[in-house]
Amino acid sequence: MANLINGEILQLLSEHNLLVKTSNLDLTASYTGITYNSRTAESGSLFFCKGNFKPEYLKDAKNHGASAYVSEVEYADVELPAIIVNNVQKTMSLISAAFFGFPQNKLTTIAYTGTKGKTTSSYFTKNILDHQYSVGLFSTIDTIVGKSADDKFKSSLTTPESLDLFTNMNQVVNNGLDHLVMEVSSQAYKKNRVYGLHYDVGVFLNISPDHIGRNEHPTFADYLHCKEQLLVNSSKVVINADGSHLLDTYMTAKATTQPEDIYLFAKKGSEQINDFPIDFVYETLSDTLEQNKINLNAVSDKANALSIAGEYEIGLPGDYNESNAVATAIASALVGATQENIKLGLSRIVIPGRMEHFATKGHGTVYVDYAHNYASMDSVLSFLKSQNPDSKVFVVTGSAGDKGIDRRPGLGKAIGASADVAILTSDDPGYENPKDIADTIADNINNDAVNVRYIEDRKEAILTAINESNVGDVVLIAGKGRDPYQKINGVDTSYDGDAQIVATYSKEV
Ligand SMILES: CC(=O)N[C@H]1[C@@H](OP(=O)(O)OP(=O)(O)OC[C@H]2O[C@@H](n3ccc(=O)[nH]c3=O)[C@H](O)[C@@H]2O)O[C@H](CO)[C@@H](O)[C@@H]1O[C@H](C)C(=O)N[C@@H](C)C(=O)N[C@H](CCC(=O)O)C(=O)O
Ligand SMILES: Nc1ncnc2c1ncn2[C@@H]1O[C@H](COP(=O)(O)OP(=O)(O)OP(=O)(O)O)[C@@H](O)[C@H]1O
Repeated sequence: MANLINGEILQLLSEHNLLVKTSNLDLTASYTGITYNSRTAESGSLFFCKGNFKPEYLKDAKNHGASAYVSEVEYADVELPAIIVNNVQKTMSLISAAFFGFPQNKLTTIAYTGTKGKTTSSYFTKNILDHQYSVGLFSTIDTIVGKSADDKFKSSLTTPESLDLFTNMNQVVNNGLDHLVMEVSSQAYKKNRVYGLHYDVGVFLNISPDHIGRNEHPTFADYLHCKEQLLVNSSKVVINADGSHLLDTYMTAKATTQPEDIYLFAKKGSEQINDFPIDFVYETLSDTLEQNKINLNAVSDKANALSIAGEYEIGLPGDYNESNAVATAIASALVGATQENIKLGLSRIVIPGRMEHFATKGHGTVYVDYAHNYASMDSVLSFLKSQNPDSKVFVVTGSAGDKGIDRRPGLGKAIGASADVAILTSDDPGYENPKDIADTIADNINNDAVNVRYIEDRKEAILTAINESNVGDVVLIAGKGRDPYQKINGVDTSYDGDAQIVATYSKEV
């Protein structure tokens, strides 16, 4: 069982300039558990006071048997030994890693950040590495900590709270896995969920405005800063040179990583090829709904040394998936994947709710996808329209309530540019009226040729779009993938899931 002594904790916190003072602390005392939830505190555990905290939680933790607490403020009326720190989130991350014996050091870790493509790239990577290694996965969709069915569960956050993250990582190690692929959200850095965590390979996929607003990032600069933390916390770095803010991200990477360990890739014809030390250049060989194929060229010595130049089939349609696939190929090669396994892993893949396609007999082909902001909706719709210039592109979408308000105009803009029919509907409306959200999207579809309607019930909206489509049309159901719930008025209300609804209905029609 894990065990951690106060003396070790204080030394660790002092090294990181986090310790303010202690109160009634026995340096030789140790803990048999750690928790940030009073309801799960047990005898002999160390309790963290964090977030929207109320003092009664500490009393509750004590009643449940907690033997000390860590906090940014002292609660004098609760008689418990205390470790007072200047940042409880950073402290919790460090102590969690230490409590489990720094499990990251027993794993080869690959981390992805980016506004779009984290989940896709993580699944690609696991699919490749599974041919050679035993691989864990921390993704927005699933968390996989071992090989048995019980070791796979739905994730509640893209990157979990540090204590949960290191708990899961410890499971990965205990279950005998040797590699871990994970998504790192900007919130993870903002909230210090991954403070002190260093990755073997860190991949920066792209950045565009998103997650800016109440409860997330105050500004784009803050969002970029948070995402860039991955670059200075990775031994080797892969950067998509076609993403915006390349100078910024490259210089950030160079601050801590020597250029020899930074791998840049770009698409053939990219303007960045003349200005940056590009290592890989890829070109599209085939870019249809039926076949997505690229050629990857190594254009530097260190790129050549990875021996991955060649042609690759990508099992997911969409030109934007090419950059995800190239990033994945390089990252996988950096941790030892063979070219043969990279080819296999990229070509044979289904990712839950990411461009899952369903044929119908008498109507259009249906795609269920997770696009829910301008960058992703524009990428997917413009790709689908380019493939179907003479037939109709239907889209069914909404936008989440209580957050990401700036996403709504962007969705309208993308729909106006590439869709023929838009059925606006509910997507996790939260405490907002989904009709108001839909109205904002509709107001930004500046194209009278688009047939726009509102059907509040999401399942009805999906079935209507499919029924109205003809053979040859495409129907994009965007934004929820396989999410089995709708967030309504603070409650996760049960919902069949877009892919599940389409899978059943497409067989009937
Ligand atoms: C803003 C933020 O980071 N919030 C997260 C944070 O909330 P919090 O610390 O304020 O927790 P809280 O639920 O208000 O409760 C306060 C504390 O009291 C404790 N408590 C509470 C009740 C009780 O009886 N006893 C008790 O001890 C709780 O365990 C908690 O430690 O810690 C919680 C887990 O402890 C998270 O669930 C929660 O994520 C919120 C719900 C969330 O949705 N965050 C989103 C924005 C997010 O992080 N998204 C990113 C993806 C977006 C991106 O790409 O950037 C992600 O990584 O998923
Ligand atoms: N590289 C990319 N550029 C633009 N759009 C993309 C890219 N990759 C994927 N997408 C689109 O974005 C959607 C979400 O992709 P994915 O889940 O891989 O990204 P993510 O970074 O994990 O997103 P989120 O933070 O929203 O969970 C996909 O369903 C697709 O529509």
